[in-house]
Amino acid sequence: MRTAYSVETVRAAERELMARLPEGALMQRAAAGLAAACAGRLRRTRGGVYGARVVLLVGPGDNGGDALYAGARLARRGAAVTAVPMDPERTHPGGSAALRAAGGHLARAVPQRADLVLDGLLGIGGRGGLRPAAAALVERIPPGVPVVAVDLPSGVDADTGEVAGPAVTADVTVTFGAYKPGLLIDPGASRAGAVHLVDIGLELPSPQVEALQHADVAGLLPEPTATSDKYRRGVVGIVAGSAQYPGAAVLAVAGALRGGAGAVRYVGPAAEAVLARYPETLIGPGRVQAWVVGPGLGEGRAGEVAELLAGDAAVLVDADGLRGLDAAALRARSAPTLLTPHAGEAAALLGVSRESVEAGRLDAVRMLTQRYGAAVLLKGSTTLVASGGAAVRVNPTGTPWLATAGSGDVLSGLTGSLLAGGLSGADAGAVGAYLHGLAARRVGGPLLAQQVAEALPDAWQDTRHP
Ligand SMILES: NC(=O)C1=CN([C@@H]2O[C@H](COP(=O)(O)OP(=O)(O)OC[C@H]3O[C@@H](n4cnc5c(N)ncnc54)[C@H](O)[C@@H]3O)[C@@H](O)[C@H]2O)[C@@H](O)CC1
Ligand SMILES: Nc1ncnc2c1ncn2[C@@H]1O[C@H](COP(=O)(O)OP(=O)(O)O)[C@@H](O)[C@H]1O
Ligand SMILES: [K+]
Repeated sequence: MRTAYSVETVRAAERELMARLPEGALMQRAAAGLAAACAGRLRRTRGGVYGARVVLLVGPGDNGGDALYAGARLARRGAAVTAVPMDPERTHPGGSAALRAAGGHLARAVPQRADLVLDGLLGIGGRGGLRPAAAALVERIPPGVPVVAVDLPSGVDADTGEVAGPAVTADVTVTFGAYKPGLLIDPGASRAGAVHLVDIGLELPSPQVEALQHADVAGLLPEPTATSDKYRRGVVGIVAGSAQYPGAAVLAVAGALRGGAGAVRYVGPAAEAVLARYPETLIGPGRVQAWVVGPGLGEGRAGEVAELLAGDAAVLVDADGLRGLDAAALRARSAPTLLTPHAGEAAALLGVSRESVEAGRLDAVRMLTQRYGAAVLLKGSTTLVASGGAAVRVNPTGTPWLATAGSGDVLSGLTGSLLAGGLSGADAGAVGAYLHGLAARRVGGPLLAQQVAEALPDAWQDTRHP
C-alpha cells in the first residue's frame, strides 16, 4: 500500500521528530536524499556529477533551504551550482552560506544552459496559485532540461493536487517523509513525474489517501476454492442497455464475466445482443448478490433503479442510473452501495460545474460519499474511491486511452462482479479500477472497450507477480 498524508499530519509528525533531534537534522536528511537522487539522475544522463551545471530555483522557505543544502552537496562533488532566489532578502541563510562555502554561487537570472534544474520554490508551505515572482522563475526554466522538484512541484496543492495557474512540471519529485495526496491525484500527479520518497524518520498515523498495489489487490480478489460452486461465488445481475444503447449491456456483461462472480444474469431489452456474444449469461430476473444498474439505460427508467435500491442486495449505480438519485433512499440502505460517476455525472449529483469537479477531485469524491451515504468511485484520470471517513483510495493504474466510449460499462460490470463476490463497495471499486487500468495498459492504445474486458484475466493474474 502506498500511503499519503495531509500537510497538517506531516507538520505534526515533523514537529514531534524535530523536538527529539538536533536543530537542522531533518533538513540535512532531506538534503542528503535529494542530492543522492540528483546525483543518480546526473550519472544516468551524463555519466556523473563532476562538471554538471545545476540550477537551483530557491523560494523563501525551508523548501529553498533543502535545495541550497543539496546544491552544496553537489557542488562539493564537482558540480557547477547556481542558485536563483525568488526573493534575495528572504533566502535560507544557512543554506546560502553552505552553498557559497562549497563553491556554488547565487545569481539573479536563471542560466539557460543547464544539465539539471532543482525546483526548490515552494513545498508544503505553498498556498494558492504561484505569486508573480515565483511564476516568473518557473517560466524561465530552460526547455528540455530535466527538472527535479523538491518535496513537490511548486504550484501544486499538496493536500488536493489542485493546480491554480502556472506550476512546475517535473521529471522527478523527491518527496520527504511521506507522499502528499497532491503527488498522487491529478492534475498535480501529472506534474510530479516519477516520485521518489526519502525516509526522514517520521512516525505517521493513519493516512488521508492511499493507493493499492499488486499485493493488496491480490489479497482482496475473490478466488474460488475447492468447496466453491457458482452460487457461492456470487451472482451479479446487470440492468443495462436499451433499444438505443444495446452495446452498453454487452460491455457491462463482458466486464462482469471477468470479475470472479460465479454467474452473470442480465435483465433488460438487450438480451438478444448479450446472448449472441456471451451465451454464458443467464437471462431474466432472479436472485443475485449484487446488481449493476445504469449503463446505457436511457431515460425514464428511474423506477427500476429505485426498486433495486429498495432491495437487500448490493447495488452499483452507474451512468443513466445516477440521474435523479434519491439520497434518502441511499442512506436508508444497509447492503453495500457504490456509485460510479464520471466528472460530469458527479457534477450533476453535487449541483456544481464539471470543471470544479475536475479541478478538485478529492473534495468532490468526499462530498459525494457524505451526501449520498454510499461508497463512491469518481472516474477520470486518477480515479478516486471514497467511503465514509476512511482514507480515499487513488487508483495508480490506467491510461488516458481508457477515455473511450464503453470502457466505463466494462468497469461497472467488473466492479459489480467483485461486489457479488463479497467485497465491500470501497474494496470492489478500488480493485475494479485497478484491474481495469492494468488491463488497459496491457492492451496499449488506441483500444476498444471490449479489448479491456478481454485483457482482464491476464491483469488479474499479473497482480500475483510483483
Ligand atoms: N519542517 C521540516 O521539518 C522539514 C521541512 N522540509 C522542507 O520544508 C518545506 C516546507 O517549508 P516552509 O514551511 O518554509 O514552506 P515553503 O518553503 O514551502 O514555502 C513557504 C514560503 O513560501 C511563501 N509562499 C507561500 N505560498 C506561495 C505562493 N503561492 N507563491 C509564492 N510564495 C508563496 C510563503 O510566504 C513562505 O515564505 C517542505 O516542503 C520541505 O521541502 C524538509 O527540510 C524536511 C524537514
Ligand atoms: N484522462 C483519463 N486518463 C485515464 N483514464 C481515464 C481518463 N478519462 C477517462 N478515463 C477512464 O475511462 C473510463 C471511462 O468511463 P466513462 O466516462 O463512464 O465512459 P463510458 O460511459 O463512455 O464508458 C473510466 O474508467 C475512466 O476512469
Ligand atoms: K518545490
